[in-house]
Amino acid sequence: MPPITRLSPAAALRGIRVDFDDTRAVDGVDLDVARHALTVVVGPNGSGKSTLIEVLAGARTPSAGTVVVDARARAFVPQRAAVAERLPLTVRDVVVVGAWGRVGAMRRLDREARTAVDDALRRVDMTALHRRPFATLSGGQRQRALLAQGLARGADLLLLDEPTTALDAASAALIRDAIADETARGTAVVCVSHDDRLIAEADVVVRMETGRIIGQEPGRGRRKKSEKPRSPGALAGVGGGE
Ligand SMILES: Nc1ncnc2c1ncn2[C@@H]1O[C@H](COP(=O)(O)OP(=O)(O)OP(=O)(O)O)[C@@H](O)[C@H]1O
Repeated sequence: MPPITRLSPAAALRGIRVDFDDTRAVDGVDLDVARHALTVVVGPNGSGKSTLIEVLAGARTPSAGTVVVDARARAFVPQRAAVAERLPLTVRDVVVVGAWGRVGAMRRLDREARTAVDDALRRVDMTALHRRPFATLSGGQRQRALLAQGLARGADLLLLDEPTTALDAASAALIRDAIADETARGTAVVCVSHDDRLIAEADVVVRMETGRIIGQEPGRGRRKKSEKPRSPGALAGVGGGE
């Protein structure tokens, strides 16, 4: 596999189609996902955004097309948490699951993984609540805990479906800061979002409508223009697998 370079895309989709019975949710999508960048996917309800990010996450197999992921690790934070209400999991337990990606499932965390859990809790301002049962959290607190799970994974491809939806202004700002820190360290971050503040900070804005990408523009980004990432190169040279 060729080495990962700054300009090779972290993920590349070609001709992606996803059909649900009689609904074509995604209809022939090509997309290169840039490293060191926040890509925000926008579009009306039902335009296929969540389905597309699920394909990028490997959580949904497309009906047609190819997915090439060139990342050491990817983390996906879906819109709704698949955390069983009756399991007696604390906030910390939920975040530890993210760190298992570093040490192996059910394994004791080493010092580095414990630090990753503590850092992730701090970055989403959930340290004080780390012993709370996850099931007792509010919607916004759950969202922050799940983002911490994604951060603890240390992924270089981070996929977030509506990460600021249920959040108050201060919490949403915290999440935007965490995303900016991730892109600064080289992570390719893809968010589905309707949040104007987050969209304004995108490096790339991808517009979807009825399952298709109808536009892809550079966004304003957070950084100075001179620091903006260049668009990813052609597919050539992208290695497969994780
Ligand atoms: N599991 C499923 N079974 C059947 N149809 C589905 C399923 N998931 C999504 N769809 C359909 O696929 C289309 C795209 O849905 P998707 O959730 O990807 O859109 P979206 O752009 O993320 O919408 P929103 O902004 O409302 O979250 C919609 O018509 C939806 O009804």
